[in-house]
Amino acid sequence: MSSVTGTVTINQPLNYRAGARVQPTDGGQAEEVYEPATGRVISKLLCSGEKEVDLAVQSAKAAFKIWSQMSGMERSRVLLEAARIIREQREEIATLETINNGKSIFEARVDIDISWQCLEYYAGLAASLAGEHIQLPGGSFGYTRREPLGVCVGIGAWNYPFQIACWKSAPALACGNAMVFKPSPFTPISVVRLAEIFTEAGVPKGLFNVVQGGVATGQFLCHHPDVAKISFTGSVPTGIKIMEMAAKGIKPVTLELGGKSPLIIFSDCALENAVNGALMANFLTQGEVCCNGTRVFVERKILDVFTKEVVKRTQKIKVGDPLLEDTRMGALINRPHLDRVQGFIKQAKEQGAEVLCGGDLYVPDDPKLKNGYYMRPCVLGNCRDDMTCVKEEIFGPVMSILPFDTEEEVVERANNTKFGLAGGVFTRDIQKAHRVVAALKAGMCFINNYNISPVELPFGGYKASGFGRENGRAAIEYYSQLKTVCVEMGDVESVF
Ligand SMILES: NC(=O)c1ccc[n+]([C@@H]2O[C@H](COP(=O)([O-])OP(=O)(O)OC[C@H]3O[C@@H](n4cnc5c(N)ncnc54)[C@H](O)[C@@H]3O)[C@@H](O)[C@H]2O)c1
Ligand SMILES: C[N+](C)(C)CCCC=O
Repeated sequence: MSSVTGTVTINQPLNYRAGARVQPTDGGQAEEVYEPATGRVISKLLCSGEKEVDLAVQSAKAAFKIWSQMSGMERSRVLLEAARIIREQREEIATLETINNGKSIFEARVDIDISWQCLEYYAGLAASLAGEHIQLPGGSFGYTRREPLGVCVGIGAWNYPFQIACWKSAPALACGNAMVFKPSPFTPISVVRLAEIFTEAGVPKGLFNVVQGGVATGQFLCHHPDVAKISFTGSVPTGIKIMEMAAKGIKPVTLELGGKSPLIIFSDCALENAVNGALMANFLTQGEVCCNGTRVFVERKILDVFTKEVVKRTQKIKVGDPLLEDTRMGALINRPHLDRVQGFIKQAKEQGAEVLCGGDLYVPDDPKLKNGYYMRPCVLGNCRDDMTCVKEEIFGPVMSILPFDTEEEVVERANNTKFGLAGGVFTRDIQKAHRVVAALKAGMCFINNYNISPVELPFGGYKASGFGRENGRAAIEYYSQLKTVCVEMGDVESVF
């Protein structure tokens, strides 16, 4: 697929049920879907009502009966085939993602690679999922069976639409579950391709369904009595609501929420790596990344040299048409979000921060991009821990630099946040590196790198950043349940 920004329109139905694209039976309110690079409407989304949500859940229930009875090896083969198709269609899917999300095609390709790798990884685990055998007195014994949960709901955010759907569906399906997925209404397009790919790969029709919409559709899903589990990726306020709804039905939840993560740069770091790490920690996907290390603590001894280099490199980031090969930062998701990010920068200045570079709106020369949602990546100096830009998740390309003097001080300041998603440290002192990450109250820590995504590693937060884990073996725990079977080999010794 060789597409040009400003040319693609999607008219196909965006719901997927029982193995086919469908219009929702009770599709009420229509919402416009945008191409962030141009501000153009590329599709219309019909929000699924209660009836459509129920049909999707019933479709998943029917497929679950077949899928859950298949062996791990059989499920593995299907997931491997899905991974193969994604690899084959990498360019087409990445292009759709770029058009709907605004991120550069360079990054979207990486997202798609991580997505098929995730399917391959769980295909590899599917056949080895097992319980254990436990010997009891007198020849009796017990064993555990690792069983699927049933129909799982996935609710996604807009920053990594395809990848989030794979991070949820791959372990869910590997464990024998079915899924109904609701993407963000801002990015409804690519997940439907994933549903088609699963069908093409050979899952039973209805195993992976897509419903579309916002708050109301999400609520219908969470309240549905036949839903066994909810896996949510999104903001903290919505996560709280999801947990409340899940509590009413005693449904387990995985919550992958926001963050305001610390990145700690010690003076004994390899400076060039640390600068690269800080850029990776702040400017992927226009800064719209949950685990970004947006509080960059720099040891005072190297504050000037580090800041100078980070600013120089940030100014060189090529912003513009996300489908061009050399673009490294595309457009933010929509106008209200761009305005919100701009608001944070204005407030930061009012509170005493200094804009060292960027932060202003960017209007590309290409006339077709003039209504896109672009800004220049921003580095803020003169920051203090009590500033709003340092405390709140901005979810845009804004890095705050904060000097520190001692290890003890920086660890305390790094942990002084309600969030706990990620953290990073750059130093050549390996003992200090391990000591510091051990002290960080965060679920995903990096030493001498940042924001890389090996699917073998569990990912998830501490504190208000949520709980449960995606990726790695750990995710299996969140998509399966243990049944214990106790087997008597002798006679029943009744106490009566
Ligand atoms: N920890 C992670 O893995 C991770 C990954 C990506 C994004 N995020 C976080 O997501 C946030 C940005 O995404 P967003 O703006 O889409 O978040 P959001 O909370 O506004 O929406 C997330 C999803 O929840 C749905 N939703 C909203 N209200 C709902 C309700 N009451 N009931 C059910 N569903 C509801 C939305 O339609 C969307 O699909 C940021 O805070 C970011 O840090 C976290
Ligand atoms: C792939 N990354 C960069 C680690 C992002 C994970 C999802 C968070 O928003």
